[in-house]
Amino acid sequence: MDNVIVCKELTKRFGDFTAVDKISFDVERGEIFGFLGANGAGKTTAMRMLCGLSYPTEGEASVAGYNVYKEQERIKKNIGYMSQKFSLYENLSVWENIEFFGGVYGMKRNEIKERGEQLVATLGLVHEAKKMVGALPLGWKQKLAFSVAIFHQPKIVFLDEPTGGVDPITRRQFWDMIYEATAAGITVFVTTHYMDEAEYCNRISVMVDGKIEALDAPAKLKEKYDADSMDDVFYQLARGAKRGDN
Ligand SMILES: Nc1ncnc2c1ncn2[C@@H]1O[C@H](COP(=O)(O)OP(=O)(O)OP(=O)(O)O)[C@@H](O)[C@H]1O
Repeated sequence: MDNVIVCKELTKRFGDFTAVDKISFDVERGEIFGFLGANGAGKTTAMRMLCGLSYPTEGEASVAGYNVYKEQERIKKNIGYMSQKFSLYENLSVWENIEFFGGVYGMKRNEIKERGEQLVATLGLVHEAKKMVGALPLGWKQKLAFSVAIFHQPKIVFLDEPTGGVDPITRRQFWDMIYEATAAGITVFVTTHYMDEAEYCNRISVMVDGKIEALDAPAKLKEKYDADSMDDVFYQLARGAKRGDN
């Protein structure tokens, strides 16, 4: 099997508080892996370790074949990352953002120009290319941020609540872009609080108080928890959580 993420008993402690507690899972190439959990469950902390942004306290993990302790820089080059909180520079234009992130990811100038032009055409943003990103509607910012995160054709893209605050139709369009990326072989690791989105994932893990309490395909989880919806599965798992605001 071709696993792009391998994670064994990965743990992160802050002092004597265990934010992520021995989580283990594998993610296959081309898979859409949903990483669910209530507020404070430990999702962002786990994702930061996998993206090479913070060192684990214990356990093992490799991402795109690189070790999270020893090869953080290689991991960063081989992944894309999009977070609701930080993705694009609002006071740079659409085109300047494309140039900036292409440069950060080490793409060549002519490649940025050629593929950037294709990108703005595909997104229907040709006339907006010189506009400040801050002036675009949120849904367009998210689509552009995702496109920029996979512009350098990474093996895997990490999406941290990528569709927060937009309507279901715009979310659905965003997910069409995710499907296109996976068809091109990119693996998607996504956190979300929207249960309709959880249904779009191939497999889902549900974190409760730092631990992975369930991991399977949405249909299998619904069967196991005798639930009609992922909402119900999530509620059954997360209602006992001590952290967060449940
Ligand atoms: N640098 C830190 N120092 C101390 N505690 C931290 C630190 N970072 C996170 N935590 C704690 O670790 C726990 C997990 O936080 P984390 O942000 O990973 O949760 P999350 O599942 O991503 O939540 P959300 O959905 O709200 O983003 C929380 O209790 C948080 O307060």
